[in-house]
Amino acid sequence: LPGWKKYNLTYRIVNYTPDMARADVDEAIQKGLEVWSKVTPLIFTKISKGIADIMIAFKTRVHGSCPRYFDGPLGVLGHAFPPGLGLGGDTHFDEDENWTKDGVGFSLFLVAAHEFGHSLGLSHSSDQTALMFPNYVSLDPSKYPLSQDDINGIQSIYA
Ligand SMILES: CC(C)C[C@H](C(=O)NO)C(=O)N[C@@H](CC(N)=O)C(=O)NCc1cccc(N)c1
Ligand SMILES: [Ca+2]
Ligand SMILES: [Zn+2]
Repeated sequence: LPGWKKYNLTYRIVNYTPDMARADVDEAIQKGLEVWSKVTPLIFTKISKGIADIMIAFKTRVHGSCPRYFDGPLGVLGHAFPPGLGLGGDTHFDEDENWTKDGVGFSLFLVAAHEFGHSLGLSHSSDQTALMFPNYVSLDPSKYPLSQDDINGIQSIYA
């Protein structure tokens, strides 16, 4: 099965981007997870030390023991690993991007919501309206980011 074997998942924001206020990063991450917990039995709990299921960090280029690397400004914005032990579920954002709450740059909330889809077991969708569509399309923040395709996908993993 491509999903987590439990509904109660922990997450930890290991470091913060200097582009945004700390509280805005916390909020963007929490809302990015909420997008998925609203349509599944999943429950996310924030921890501030130790190892969480979903370790979240801002990195550039080659970083630590991560098998993937970033490419400077634009292009790849983030990556996340499918459910599993260790690296599984972990989410990295490219610090060479300009992260924003509602200004110029990439919406951390929107990219986070997309990456967490991967952390929960979803791959990319060919549906142009889907959050899991490969390419970033900036949405009007009031618009709900999940399409029916996203909801069908996540509910097929977490009943
Ligand atoms: C091959 C992957 C490592 C690409 C990488 C991705 O899909 N990460 O999940 C990525 O950052 N793709 C860019 C593609 C691009 N530069 O347009 C992206 O925006 N993905 C994040 C994203 C955010 C919000 C919505 C959507 N649909 C996609
Ligand atoms: Ca990049
Ligand atoms: Zn993706």
